[in-house]
Amino acid sequence: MGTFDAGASFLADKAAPIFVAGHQGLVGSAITRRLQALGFTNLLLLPHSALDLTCQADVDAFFSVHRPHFVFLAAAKVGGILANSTYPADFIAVNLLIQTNVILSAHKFGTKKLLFLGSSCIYPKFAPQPIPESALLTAPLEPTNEWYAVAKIAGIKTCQAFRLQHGFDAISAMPTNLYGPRDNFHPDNSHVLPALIRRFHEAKVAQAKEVVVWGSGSPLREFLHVDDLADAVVFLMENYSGLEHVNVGSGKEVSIKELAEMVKEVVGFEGELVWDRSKPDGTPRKLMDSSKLAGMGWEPKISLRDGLEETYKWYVENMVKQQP
Ligand SMILES: NC(=O)C1=CN([C@@H]2O[C@H](COP(=O)(O)OP(=O)(O)OC[C@H]3O[C@@H](n4cnc5c(N)ncnc54)[C@H](OP(=O)(O)O)[C@@H]3O)[C@@H](O)[C@H]2O)C=CC1
Ligand SMILES: C[C@H]1O[C@H](OP(=O)(O)OP(=O)(O)OC[C@H]2O[C@@H](n3cnc4c(=O)[nH]c(N)nc43)[C@H](O)[C@@H]2O)[C@@H](O)[C@@H](O)C1=O
Repeated sequence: MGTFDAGASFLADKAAPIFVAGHQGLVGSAITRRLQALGFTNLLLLPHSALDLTCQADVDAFFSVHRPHFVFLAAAKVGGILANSTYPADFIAVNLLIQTNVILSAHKFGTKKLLFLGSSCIYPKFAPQPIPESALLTAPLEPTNEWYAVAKIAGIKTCQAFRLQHGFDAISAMPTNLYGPRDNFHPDNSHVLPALIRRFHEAKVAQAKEVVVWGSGSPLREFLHVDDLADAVVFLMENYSGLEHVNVGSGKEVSIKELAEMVKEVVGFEGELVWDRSKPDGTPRKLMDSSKLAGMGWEPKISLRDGLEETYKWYVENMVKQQP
């Protein structure tokens, strides 16, 4: 059955061609920085405008020419709770297309190993906490992101199916909620942390009296800095070739209220918080059990407070100063 060389070292050959799909996004750019820091010299980096990964013919043509030995699959249609609820067709269809095209072409054109990125939203809405990998497909999903979650579950299963039938070394990592430089700071479509950085910053500049935060503030979320995530996926590329997906979290959770207070303090906004309860809370809690990864010898390094301060600095230097 298995034809891959699970003992081959990823880190040994710094000249190997590596495709980082989605390299301009939050995760892809962090993986690219990590690989460059490690000395990799042959990164294949194509923006969305140059290669639309929803087109199988174009993806096949790219793989047939460049033959990447390794693939980090970080291209996806991504967004926060409101974007997921507003654009369900995009979230299921675009993600199914991208991941299926890339996994099939990678297998077809001799990629040695591929890492697929899923998300903690694959787990049931009321999963046991912390959530072990084995909770997958044991109960109904959170409705605000079930379309995206179904696509991500299909990605895990596609990797498993190609491993089982063809011996293709495809693995899956399931990160918790991420943040960091190059995040999406869109006011409505982004995730909570970049949305709040922007909203508090703009309120501070405008000397506003209050800032609106969505939902009740009670949901709990686990945040991981994207540089820690990039370090973890490189670690997995080197050290893991199993069938099961692997959780990647920080192990620390905060309520949205605590997060909002922290962002307010870091940004230096002095007004009040107002809760917009017409907006969805989403899943009440999703702390992942990352003991499988910890057992392999990996642990995160960046605290939420430090990561938030650094991300706010990045936002001011790169997003605010760019605006007219
Ligand atoms: N952000 C988070 O909190 C989390 C993210 N993840 C996972 O990490 C992965 C990356 O997410 P993240 O970096 O946050 O997302 P981003 O939106 O920041 O980056 C996604 C990248 O994919 C590109 N892309 C989208 N569609 C296409 C396409 N059709 N063809 C080529 N490129 C395309 C985007 O390009 P463009 O912008 O030009 O369209 C962008 O560069 C996803 O699989 C996501 O599920 C998992 C858990 C949490
Ligand atoms: C990573 C994960 O991200 C998504 O799930 P989510 O964890 O619910 O992500 P979120 O960051 O959008 O919200 C977290 C919480 O925060 C609250 N909240 C307050 N104020 C704002 C706000 O201004 N914006 C947003 N987006 N949320 C806000 C919001 O109401 C919710 O209670 C998935 O769809 C899916 O994409 C996925 O896998």
